[in-house]
Parts: sequence; structure tokens; C-alpha cells
Amino acid sequence: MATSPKRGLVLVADDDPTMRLLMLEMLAQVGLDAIEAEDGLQAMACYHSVAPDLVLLDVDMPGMDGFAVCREIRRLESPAAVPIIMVTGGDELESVTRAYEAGATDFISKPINWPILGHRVLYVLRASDAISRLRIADAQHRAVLAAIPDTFFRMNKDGYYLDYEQGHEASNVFASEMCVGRHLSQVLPPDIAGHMLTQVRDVLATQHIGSLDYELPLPLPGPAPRVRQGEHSAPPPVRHFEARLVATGPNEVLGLVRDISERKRSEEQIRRLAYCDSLTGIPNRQAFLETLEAELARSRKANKKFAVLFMDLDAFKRVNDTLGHDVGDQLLQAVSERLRDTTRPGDLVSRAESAANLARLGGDEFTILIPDLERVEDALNVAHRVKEAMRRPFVLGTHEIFVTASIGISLYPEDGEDCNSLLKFADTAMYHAKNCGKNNAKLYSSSLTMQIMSHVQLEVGLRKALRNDELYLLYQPQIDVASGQITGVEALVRWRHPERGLISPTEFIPLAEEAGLIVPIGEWVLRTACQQAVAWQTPGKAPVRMAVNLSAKQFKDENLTQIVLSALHDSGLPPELLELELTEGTLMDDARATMVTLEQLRSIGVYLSIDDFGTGYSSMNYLKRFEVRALKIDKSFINGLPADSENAAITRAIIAMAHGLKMAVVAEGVETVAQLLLLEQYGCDMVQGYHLGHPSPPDTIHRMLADQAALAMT
Ligand SMILES: Nc1nc2c(ncn2[C@@H]2O[C@H](COP(=O)(O)O[C@H]3[C@@H](O)[C@H](n4cnc5c(=O)[nH]c(N)nc54)O[C@@H]3COP(=O)(O)O)[C@@H](O)[C@H]2O)c(=O)[nH]1
Repeated sequence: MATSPKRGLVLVADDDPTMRLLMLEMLAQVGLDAIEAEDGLQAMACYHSVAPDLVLLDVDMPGMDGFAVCREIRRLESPAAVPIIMVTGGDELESVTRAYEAGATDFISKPINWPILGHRVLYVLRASDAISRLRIADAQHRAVLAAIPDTFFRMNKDGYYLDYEQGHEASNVFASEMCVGRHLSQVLPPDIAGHMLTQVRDVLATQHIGSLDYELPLPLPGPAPRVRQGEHSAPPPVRHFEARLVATGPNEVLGLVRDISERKRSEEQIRRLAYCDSLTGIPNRQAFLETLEAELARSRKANKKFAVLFMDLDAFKRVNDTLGHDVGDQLLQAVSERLRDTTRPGDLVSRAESAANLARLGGDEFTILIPDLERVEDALNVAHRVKEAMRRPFVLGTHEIFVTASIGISLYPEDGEDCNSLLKFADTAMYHAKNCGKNNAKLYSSSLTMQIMSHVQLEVGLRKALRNDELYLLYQPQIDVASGQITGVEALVRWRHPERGLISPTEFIPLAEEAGLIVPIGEWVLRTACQQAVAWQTPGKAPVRMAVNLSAKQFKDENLTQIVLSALHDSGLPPELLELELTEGTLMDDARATMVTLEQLRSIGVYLSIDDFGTGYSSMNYLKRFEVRALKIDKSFINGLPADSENAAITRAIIAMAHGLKMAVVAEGVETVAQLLLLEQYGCDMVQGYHLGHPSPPDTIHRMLADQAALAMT
């Protein structure tokens, strides 16, 4: 006979050997092993020694009866109870009741229906197995729930709490009795209750896990703090919660609620670090870009205008270089503070949340967003106020610092329809403002981009100009008034651009200074002019001095003296035949450094003169300290002569004062005989101008010098 696989061990306790035999046989039929005991004591001994999976226990046994065995087993047992089936003498209710009271799992009445005994035992074994698995699962769930700090609840589809177990977090606000049997709306604020109920229904409909975040104001114990007039009350303390919902049946969800206030606080801190400039505490570039993006969307939708102001300090680098980075940092903090004051909501003609309207992009660059702009003038007014605010001295410790600001403005929607363009255009306008003399505010215009592009192209061209031989020199004669002889020439550089043709030095010299090209270009001018000057010297004839312009950047170049020495040495030009023309501005920039450089140049023996005199500081006293040999009166004074009596008086005074300081005077821009005669009358030493000769190529000057020599022979 085929036997089923073994499914468990049954302890059969009965004092009747026939009954035991039959029971064993029936159990074997369903694949169960069995062990026999003929009375209660033996049953207990077997229970201890084999730990059966089920006990089949006759009620009536000599000595210790079935009820006593059952009670004893239950007393000894752990919660994992072994199933006990009591075999009662008859169907009488009393033994059945006693059997259950003793802890029996089930009972079988005699006479036993033998064919179903095995199946009945199997059924009880299965049921007991399921119960013990349930018990384990339940214990595990309880352990999990005990281990997590969350509050959990069960809720039906209509939003009634069926169960509520408060988590062990201090902030869990509701006690169980406040919730069980109540509707969500009686426990939570109406908006949160509404969201929660929607989520509950979604979770039940989709059988997916759902979640929602919400915050609850926590009333502080005691009376509310009094707020004085004009003060803002602190926002009420809130705690943040996250509820996760999972369906546990077609009409019921399990909810877990966690206090996420700490996490929110950390997120806020991270956000602050990511969006705030650490030096000044105002929003940084990232924050500004996001604000700009949001403003763009809002303005587009509401058909509104806004302006972006881009501000850069004009002399920040100088502060950093001269006073150190600590003072530079303090200045940036003070600047952002002043900007904050100047761009308060009321000042901005804008909405309330102005904090994000101001940002530091980095270095000394700040941006301001002006929303809801009605007139362009409003943006210009803000720019003007900012400029004025920056002009007031900053007192930082013992330092009183003066700075100015250049501001560029771009407008939405006129100038651009996206954030990057608007920011870029405001930046472009700021550069334009700087180029227009700093301490300026300029609106962006599309032609600016063209200007800047052509500026950049010109710079690229200038870099190639030297190596492509596109630069050349013209020379303008300088005439000694007394003798009428050419005693000097001024070298003036020209650039023949391959596409644009002739470009004036007024255009490319400032560009060369900006691009750092003035030093190599200036060296080339110096060397070429020195070589040319040597070629024009004729033994036995009056020498011809070569005047070369030096720009401020060249003058500051630490290798200047070396370059001059080298140009003189390589050309063989005597130093006294080289004149270096400097402007007043160049000399005044850094008096101490100027004195050192001038001393070095003087020690070489070169002739030093002041160019464009009268257009700058015009301080004779100052110039005396620099011991220069000559002054060149700017052509703007000569221009109106002889009719302009004021210019005539100035010219006469300059000549007299220069002579008093033993300086020679050269008048520039002499265009007429009348001017020449007047200057002669005033005692001017030398003259230069179109009337006496235009800037000309070397062979023209060569001819002029040759004619002059020939005339002298006659
Ligand atoms: N650092 C350097 N600067 C240089 C160099 N070459 C020239 N420059 C400077 O560029 C400015 C413009 O120079 P330019 O266009 O050459 O003009 C010079 C003369 O052409 C002009 N001039 C001369 N006579 C007259 C006249 O009668 N009327 C009139 N309207 N203009 C006249 O004046 C300019 C000379 O100026 P200055 O140098 O002040 O003597 C100019 O500032 C140059 O200095 C260079 O190599 N390096």
C-alpha cells in the first residue's frame, strides 16, 4: 500500500491498547508518525522527550487523566502551543467544556469515526501551523512597529480612524483616544484632512503606496507672546510630517506618520548654503538665476515688464591690491548691506519679496531684479540711487574707502526673452558703462553687442598687426621758433588694417592698453623711431631730436628703463636726442613710483616732456618735483588763437610759468600764421602743427631736413 509522506509526529495517549492500535493505524494512513503512551504520566514523559507536533489525548486514563495532562502541557508551554485533541467519552457538553477549559484545541467524541480520524488530525495540524505562522508574523510586525518611531493608524475608506497607535516621538501630537472612531476632519485641519482623504481613496483605488507631507502648527504652552507695535511676530512653530499610506484590504488603509521636521531643517540649511553667498549672506548666482527664471515665467504670464541691473565696482581690484583681501571682503559686505538698504521693496516699485531681488554673482559683481516695471525711468532711477549710495565713503576700521559703480541694465521683454540673454546683456551694458568713464549706468541696446563684437575683432587684429608689419610710423616736425629750423620730430604710430584700412591711434592705442599690447607695440615704436632718428643725423649739422609718446601702462612697465636703454644702444642714438612724452595723468597716478622711474630715465640722459599740458591737473608745482625739461601746450588752447582771449591768456601764462621753472615750451596744433606769430610774441620756444608740417612718412621728413640743410649752406 502506498503511504503518504510523513507529515508530523503525533503523541497518542490512551489506556486502551486497541484504541491506540487503531489510532496509530489511521494516522499512518495519512502519513503521520505516532508515539504511544498508555496513561497520563507516560504521556507527559513522552511529551518531554519527543516534543510531538500534536497530542491525541483520551480523557479517561488511570492516574493522571486527559484533562490533567492537557492542563500540565499548557502550563509548561511557550506561546507556540502544541495542538491537543481530546477524545471524550461521549458527546456530552460537560466534557467538551472541560476539555476547552483545560486548553484543548479540539475534541473528538467516541465512538470514533475511524475513516476520518487521520484527516481530522491533519486539519488540526494545518490550522495550528497557520496559527503559529500568524503568531510569528504578528510578533514580527509588532517588533517592527515598536522599533520605528512612527505613529501608525488604520483608516477606512470614508476617513474614520479604526485604530491609532501613537509613535514614540515626542512631537506626535494626537493621543489614541483623540482619533479612534473619529473622522479625519475632526482631528486634522480641514485642508490637510481633505488631502489625506483623497490620498486614502487613491491608494485604495490603485492599491499603490501613497504619501503626503504636511505641517501642523504646534501651539506653545502658556499665553501667546505679546508683539509690540511695529514689530513682526515670529512665525508660529510648526512641525513637518510625512504620512505613508498602504492598502491593507479593499476598504482599509494602514498609515505610518513620521515627524520629518529635522530633515526639513537640514534641507533648509542645505538650501541656504547652496543659495546664499557665504561672504555677504545675500542670494548667490544660482539663487538669482532661479529667481530670474520664476520672474520670467510670471511676467510672461501676466504680461509684465522687469529689469535686470548688473553692477560692478570700479576700483575693487585696487582696494584688494593695496589694502588686502580682508578689507576687500569687508568692503563687499558693506556694499551688499548698502545695496540691501537701497533696494528695499518700497524703493524698488516692486512686490514684497525683495530679498531675492538682490544677489552677488561673484567677485564685485552684484545683480538686482526690478519686477513689475512700468517705465524704463524706474530702472534708471534705481541705478542712479545705487550709484549714489556707492559714492558715499565706506568707513572700514581705519580706512575710508571711495568706490564708484558701473551699472548695466537690460529689460524684459525688449532686450531678451530668456534669462541668460538678459543677464548677458545687462553685463554687456555694464561694460559699456565702464568704457564710458565708469560711475555710469547704461541701458542695453542691440548695437552694443555689435560694438563689442567689433571691439573684440579689432583686438584680435591688433594682436596680429605687429608680426604682419601692419604698423608704421609717421613723423611730425617740431620747429624752433627763434631759428625756424626743424630741431625735432614726433613719432606717431599708424595701423593699416588689411580690411578696414587706416585706423587712428585714438582708436587702437586705448585698445592696446586694455589688451596688454601697448608694451610690445610701444617698444616697436621706440626702436623704429630711434633707428630713424640716427638715420637723420648729419655730422656738422644741428641734431634732430626724436619725440616718442609713452602711454601710462608703458610708463608703469617695470622693464621700461631697460627697453629704453636697449633701444638707444641698438640704434646708437645719443640719449639726449630721445624725448619721451608723458601726460600729466601718467605722472600723477602714483607719485612715488613715478619719481623712481623718472629718476632712472633721467639718469640715462633722455629728454622728458609733458604732453597735452592744460588738459589735466595743470599743476606747475607738481611738475617742478618731476624735473621735466619741456611742456607741450595742448592744441585745444592753440585752436582758438588768436581770437579766443581766454585761451590766449592761458597760453601766455603757461609759457611764462614754464620759463620760470626753466622748462621749454612747445605749442601743439599750430595751424595758422596768426597762431605762429602770437606764440612767437609770447616767447614760445617751439611749435608743431599742420601749418609747419603734417605727420609724414620718413622720406618727406628726409627731404624737409635736406632742404633745410641746403638753405643753410646758401
Ligand atoms: N602711446 C602712444 N600714443 C600715440 C602714438 N602715436 C600716436 N599716439 C597718440 O595718439 C593720439 C592721436 O594721435 P594722432 O592721430 O597721430 O594725432 C597727432 C597729430 O596728428 C595731431 N596733430 C598734429 N598737428 C595738428 C594740428 O595742427 N591740428 C590738429 N587738429 N591735430 C594735429 O595731434 C596728435 C599729436 O598729439 P600729441 O601726441 O599730443 O602731440 C595722440 O594722443 C597721440 O599722442 C604712439 O606711438 N604711442
